[in-house]
Amino acid sequence: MVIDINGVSWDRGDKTILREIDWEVQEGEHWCLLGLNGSGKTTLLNMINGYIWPTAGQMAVLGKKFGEFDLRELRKSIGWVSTSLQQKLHGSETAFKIVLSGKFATIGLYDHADEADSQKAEALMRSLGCAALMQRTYDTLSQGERQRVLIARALMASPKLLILDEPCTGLDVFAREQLLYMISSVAEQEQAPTIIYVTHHVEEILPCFSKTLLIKDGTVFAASSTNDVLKTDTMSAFFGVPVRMELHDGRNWLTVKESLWK
Ligand SMILES: Nc1ncnc2c1ncn2[C@@H]1O[C@H](COP(=O)(O)OP(=O)(O)OP(=O)(O)O)[C@@H](O)[C@H]1O
Repeated sequence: MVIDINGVSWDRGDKTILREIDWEVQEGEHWCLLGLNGSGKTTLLNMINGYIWPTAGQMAVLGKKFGEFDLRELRKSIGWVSTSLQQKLHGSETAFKIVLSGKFATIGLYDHADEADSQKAEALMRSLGCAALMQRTYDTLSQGERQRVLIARALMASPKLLILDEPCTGLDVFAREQLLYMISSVAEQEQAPTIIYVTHHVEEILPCFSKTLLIKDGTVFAASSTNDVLKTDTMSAFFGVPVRMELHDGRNWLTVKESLWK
């Protein structure tokens, strides 16, 4: 099992931020994690990456039970693309070196890369449609280009689990669709890692994310197949407002019912 979370809670002072979370992710599945601001998504990801520990319950990631192994080793098997990673990168590095540094899962370390590493970095950049950006410095890239570079970087270490934390934030609709297309092509590769795609936006859930976890106020609201979860009734209850869900070309689109404004 890739992620096995059993009755996990996380308290901070007198506040319970995550409450009795159960979540199982099996090999070969790709999940979407959907929740509003402050619902507990980042806290859950911090836990999966071993940056915080459950206050109660048990969990194992990639078969490793917390408390019984070296977390730094586990993190090498997890690629995590997030806004906080973007802030840690050196903007004056070339996109190519940033991708290469992903092999070591460290920032700015690429001195020991060999020819095979360079070829892999180039191939990943090509498959993510950003080979033309290799010699550009990171701070000259657009947000959509940066996300592709960061996904290529995460794939350099051949992770077993790839977490994409709101990758479409700040993208216009065309850049978003291009990035989503790239992500679905990564998901369809033979040796693809298990992908966890985190978002606030239902329309970003691609058909390759066949499972969806809804998280609300620190608890699991639903965890099932995407098409079962993204139903009008479930989503209206989840958001606490009447919404309408419609399926077009394998993607689910949400509209807020007009009655809300009357
Ligand atoms: N270290 C902490 N101490 C106290 N409260 C915390 C801590 N970390 C998170 N929280 C609170 O826990 C709740 C969940 O936060 P979290 O960042 O996990 O939400 P999120 O779903 O990732 O939100 P967003 O979509 O806005 O990033 C929030 O109310 C937040 O203020």
